[in-house]
Amino acid sequence: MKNFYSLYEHNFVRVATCNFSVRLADPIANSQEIISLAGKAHEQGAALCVFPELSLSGYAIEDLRLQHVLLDSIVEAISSLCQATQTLLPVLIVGAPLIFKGAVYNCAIAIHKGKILGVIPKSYLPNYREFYEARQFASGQHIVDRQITLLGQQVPFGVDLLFSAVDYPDFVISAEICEDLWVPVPPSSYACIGGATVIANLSASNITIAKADKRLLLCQSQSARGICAYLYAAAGQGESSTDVAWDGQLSIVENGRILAQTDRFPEGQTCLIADIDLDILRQERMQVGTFHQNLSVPYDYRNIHFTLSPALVDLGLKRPVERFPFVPSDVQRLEQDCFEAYRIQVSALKQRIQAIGAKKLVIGISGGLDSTQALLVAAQVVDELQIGRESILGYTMPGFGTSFETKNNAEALMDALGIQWECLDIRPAAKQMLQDMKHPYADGQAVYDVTFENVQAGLRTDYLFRLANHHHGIVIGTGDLSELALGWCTYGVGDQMSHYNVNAGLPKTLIQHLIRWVIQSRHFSEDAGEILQRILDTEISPELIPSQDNKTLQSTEAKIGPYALQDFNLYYILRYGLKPSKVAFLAYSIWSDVNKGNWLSGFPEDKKIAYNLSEIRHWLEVFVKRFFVFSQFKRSAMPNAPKVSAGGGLSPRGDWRAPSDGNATIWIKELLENVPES
Ligand SMILES: Nc1ncnc2c1ncn2[C@@H]1O[C@H](COP(=O)(O)OP(=O)(O)OC[C@H]2O[C@@H]([n+]3cccc(C(=O)O)c3)[C@H](O)[C@@H]2O)[C@@H](O)[C@H]1O
Ligand SMILES: Nc1ncnc2c1ncn2[C@@H]1O[C@H](COP(=O)(O)OP(=O)(O)OP(=O)(O)O)[C@@H](O)[C@H]1O
Ligand SMILES: NC(=O)CC[C@H](N)C(=O)O
Repeated sequence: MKNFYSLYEHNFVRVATCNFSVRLADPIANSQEIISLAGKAHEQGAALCVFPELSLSGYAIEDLRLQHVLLDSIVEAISSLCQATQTLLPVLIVGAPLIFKGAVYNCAIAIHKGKILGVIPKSYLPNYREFYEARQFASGQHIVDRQITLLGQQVPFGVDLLFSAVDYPDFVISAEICEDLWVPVPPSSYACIGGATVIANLSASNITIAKADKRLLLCQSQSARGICAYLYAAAGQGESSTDVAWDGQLSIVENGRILAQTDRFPEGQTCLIADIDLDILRQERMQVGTFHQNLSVPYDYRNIHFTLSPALVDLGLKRPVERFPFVPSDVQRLEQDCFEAYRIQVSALKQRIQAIGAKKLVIGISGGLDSTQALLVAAQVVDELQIGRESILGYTMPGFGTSFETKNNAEALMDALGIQWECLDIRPAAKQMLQDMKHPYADGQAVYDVTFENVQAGLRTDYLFRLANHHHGIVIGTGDLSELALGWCTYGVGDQMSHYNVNAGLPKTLIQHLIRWVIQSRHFSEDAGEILQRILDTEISPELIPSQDNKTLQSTEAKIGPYALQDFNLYYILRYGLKPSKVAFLAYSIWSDVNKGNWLSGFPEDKKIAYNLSEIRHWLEVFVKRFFVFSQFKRSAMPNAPKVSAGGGLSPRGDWRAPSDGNATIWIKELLENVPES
């Protein structure tokens, strides 16, 4: 990799959709505007620049579309476009009427570095309500495998064209024109099946009330179905006001997600830019096998090749990247996500309790985040089942590292929720076990190794399972998705095991937020809210090692990395199979500066921190080792649990199957070779 900081090294492509104040029936003037905008897109490093329907002539010129002088002027304008763009990076896609075999077609013309790559005609000509296109144009719907004569050359012509970058094999462009998107099966559906990843829509769509929302809906839906990027450029200022008005809507959408959109009714030139992630599109198509089962196209596509060869410089990254991919910063989205996550946990546990007729829910309550979340879910479940809070049996089980604060928080929370609880000191049993094992701790030595830790975690689990037998209940598991990803739990006789785990689908960053959400939405009493806030403010620790001077010795995040970064790494590696270097680039783009992007609303100011590239690289290496090598055997035997996030699950029966004796050699090599140390 020549330059880690260049988006083009990470299989992103920068694309642009543009519009300008069109001059009706004045192709030369319009070509000058297009050249000017193409220059701007070039300066920003864009690889593709899409203009509106009939952008060279203007759309709303009615019968002028058939005037000889206009059609000649179009050819002249295309010639000047070719000449002026010879040294520019972007592929340009412009709209113009062109003659083929005596008929006039409404066309998208693709030009790159002075050369016409091909011409795609519009398939579906609107001829209803305010539209009369069939009066002037012929439909290109059945035109395949043809050449059109343009500037004295034979140029590929038809709806069967894909423009493919030889140096970016996933960058495959096709185009359709306005109404083409409004039919049940748009031409772009076939183009995507044929291999296109980026679809340009050249549009002239007059505005009426609420129509902009429908256009966006169509773009999102088409990009989600086609698993592609969809670039929409609508004509605006300058179009004829004879009977209608125009709003110049521009949007860039990727697999259903809006990457960028402009304010509508713009003045003068507008250039909307976003960076498309070609890896995400490829991964999604690889994962969703049904995409390939849908392989029936009415014709073979012709691949027209071009070489992009972008400068590999630092252009930044123009796409929304969430700091917390599992916890969206959009307030409404987050509210909905929290509601759904909580309801998924509650409904899954409720079903299990009802199905087996369990009388009691047994939970170890530590005063940490995970057992708190599990307890909140359990409380909601017993309320809905109307079996009384006393059917939850909470056990706080102090060990050698338990702090006064966490124990106190655990007890206060159980009191506030009105469950039945007991304190069960595991230290005598742990001492006995360590003594039986001839562990040095039994001789008074300060040896706090993994055995010392796991004896405690194991005894807690042992007690919980036997208590469940004793009280006809089940043990509710608390381990979260992040811990499963990292193998941060004690296997078997330990917190890895339970009868049913409500948290296994929730990453730590989402659990933290869910508890905030439970406080804000006042699901439980005010008292409970205050205790929940104290729990949120406590440093995350397994508390398995004794503390000195009442200071926490064992910080989880100091050992396995900040959960903010590890959840970020998990999301992109699990959900999208991205290379570690790309995950580092994405993390760098948002985490390297506290002022970048949006924070979650209400996120505590003192917790807003940045990570430099060497920290990002270090924790990603830890992640990769733990995820690919160390932790799979723990996941291979994990208990039942509901999937919660579309960002992925780790159940070996569901989302993630992997060998329990794997290695991470190639991931580590990829990371270390391609991510600079600082
Ligand atoms: N691939 C594989 N297939 C089969 N067995 C494998 C294996 N890899 C290791 N092993 C064996 O597994 C054992 C190691 O695994 P394990 O016994 O789980 O122990 P281990 O993962 O080494 O230690 C547990 C860690 O989790 C932390 N913890 C525990 C409890 C709660 C929390 C929390 O904060 O939530 C954190 C604790 O601080 C400690 O660092 C060894 O005996 C090893 O030989
Ligand atoms: N002192 C304790 N009393 C009762 N149960 C405990 C205690 N410590 C740990 N456990 C049980 O073991 C589980 C794992 O311990 P751990 O400390 O990792 O989890 P946590 O404190 O709930 O959450 P977090 O890992 O987010 O701090 C807990 O969720 C809890 O069920
Ligand atoms: N130019 C067109 O094809 C316009 C038709 C389309 N249904 C629209 O109103 O946006």
